[in-house]
Amino acid sequence: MSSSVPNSDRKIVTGPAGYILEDVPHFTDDFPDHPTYPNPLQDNAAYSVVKQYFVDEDDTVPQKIVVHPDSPRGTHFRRAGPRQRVYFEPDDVLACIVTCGGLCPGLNTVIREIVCGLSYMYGVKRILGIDGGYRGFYARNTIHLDLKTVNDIHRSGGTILGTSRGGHDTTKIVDSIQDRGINQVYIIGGDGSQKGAAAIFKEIKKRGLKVAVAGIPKTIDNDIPIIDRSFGFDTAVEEAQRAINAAHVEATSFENGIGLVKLMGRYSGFIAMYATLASRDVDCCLIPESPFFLEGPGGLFEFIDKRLKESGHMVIVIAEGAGQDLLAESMEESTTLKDASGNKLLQDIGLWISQRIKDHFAKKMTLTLKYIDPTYMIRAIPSNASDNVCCTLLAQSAVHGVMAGYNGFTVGLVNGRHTYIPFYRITEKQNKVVITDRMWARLLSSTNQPSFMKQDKIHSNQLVGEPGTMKW
Ligand SMILES: Nc1ncnc2c1ncn2[C@@H]1O[C@H](COP(=O)(O)OP(=O)(O)OP(=O)(O)O)[C@@H](O)[C@H]1O
Ligand SMILES: O=P(O)(O)OC[C@H]1O[C@](O)(CO)[C@@H](O)[C@@H]1O
Ligand SMILES: [Mg+2]
Repeated sequence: MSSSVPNSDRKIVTGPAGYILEDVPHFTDDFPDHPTYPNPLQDNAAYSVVKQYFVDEDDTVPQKIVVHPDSPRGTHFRRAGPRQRVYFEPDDVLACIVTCGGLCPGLNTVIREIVCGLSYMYGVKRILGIDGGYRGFYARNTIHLDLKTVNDIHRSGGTILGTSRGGHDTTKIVDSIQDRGINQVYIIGGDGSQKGAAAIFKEIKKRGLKVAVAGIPKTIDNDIPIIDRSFGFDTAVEEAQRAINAAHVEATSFENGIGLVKLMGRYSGFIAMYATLASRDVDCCLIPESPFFLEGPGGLFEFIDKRLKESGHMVIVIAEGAGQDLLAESMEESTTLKDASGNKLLQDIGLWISQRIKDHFAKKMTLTLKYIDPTYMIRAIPSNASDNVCCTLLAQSAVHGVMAGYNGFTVGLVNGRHTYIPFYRITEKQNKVVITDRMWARLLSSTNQPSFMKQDKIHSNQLVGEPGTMKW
């Protein structure tokens, strides 16, 4: 027996042995008599032969898969995929796609696969692209999208639709959706964009519109919680290897050579951590979640000195958000600059730390430091094979969910299964590397770098967070 806990914003279903389903809204919540139609996939030559092609209504995916014999069953999310009945007739659909926030490898692949999914699987013909992010809803003309226009776009980096930060005016956006008669909205973007999607969904619900809103998470930083990872991350880690290799070549070619590579990661150091683990040439990885200091016993300078004496060269990878506290302390005036979306604008930690290392060792030894900043090169490229698969499955899952009447969800991979996650779970916090997790210990064991921390700090509440969601 399961029971539903009514809550205006949340659909929580509970069951025996501590089973919890954090469900997503559905058209029938507000429109119980909404007509349904047989899923056209039933007649699709590719799918009609597949056994159990449709997802069972009761299929859910557990958030935690490491359990003990007496563990409660815990939180689950609704499994993504096609349902027997759909809530849209193909000819009635007017879908739109928008890309928001920073670039990420794979954006064009997701756009392409939403268009292909809607067209091939559900026979939808009317699809619009929103030009230049959220503000494009009210400030620009729309872009016509069809199978022909998206055919080759996955080969290019960036987004054919353009993107932007800021400009989220909920009223104007929903006015535009209403005026144009759009009834499916696909929003591809990071944590900020998903907050924007939640605001749009709330306004649509308030106005009583029959419009579905689905989010597709875009994050090379891997800063979105709950999900295993999203598209672009794998490509970013792979591309970072080229910069790390160059840093290694430079470092090994000079006496006391140091190659320093700055990678993206404003608040979360996943790219730096995985690029380090992938490379094997990195001697030290610095991320925002792991504080460090420069001078004195146990500090970075002492470690550099030791490593140079041992091997004559060194490669350091630093995430852009690492050491910002040190940089701020050293500046006479504090800066609180933000971008148009309200994200803090960071100072260049790579340049700053390069200078500090050079200054520190200037009188002690001959040292050559080469600073490589490949950050934008890493996110402006097309997605690799693994991310292309990721993009395709996310796009198809989003389309299936919307056609099946689900609404107000972000599609995401949870423990290897595609799920529909309510917006509030996606937007409530950021995913970060938890340095008391096994993965950070694996990194420290791989580089053999010190933790740059004192034991009492490691066990303080500030650092012991929930386990990160990277599950490799
Ligand atoms: N709390 C919010 N409410 C409504 N809209 C928001 C909110 N936060 C951000 N947005 C809007 O979402 C869009 C993208 O946000 P942002 O620039 O933070 O990028 P993002 O989606 O987090 O992607 P990334 O940080 O990975 O580049 C912007 O247009 C911004 O105005
Ligand atoms: O310079 P922009 O476009 O604001 O983007 C920089 C940010 O975008 C990201 O790539 C994604 O959030 C961050 O890693 C980075 O800090
Ligand atoms: Mg963001």
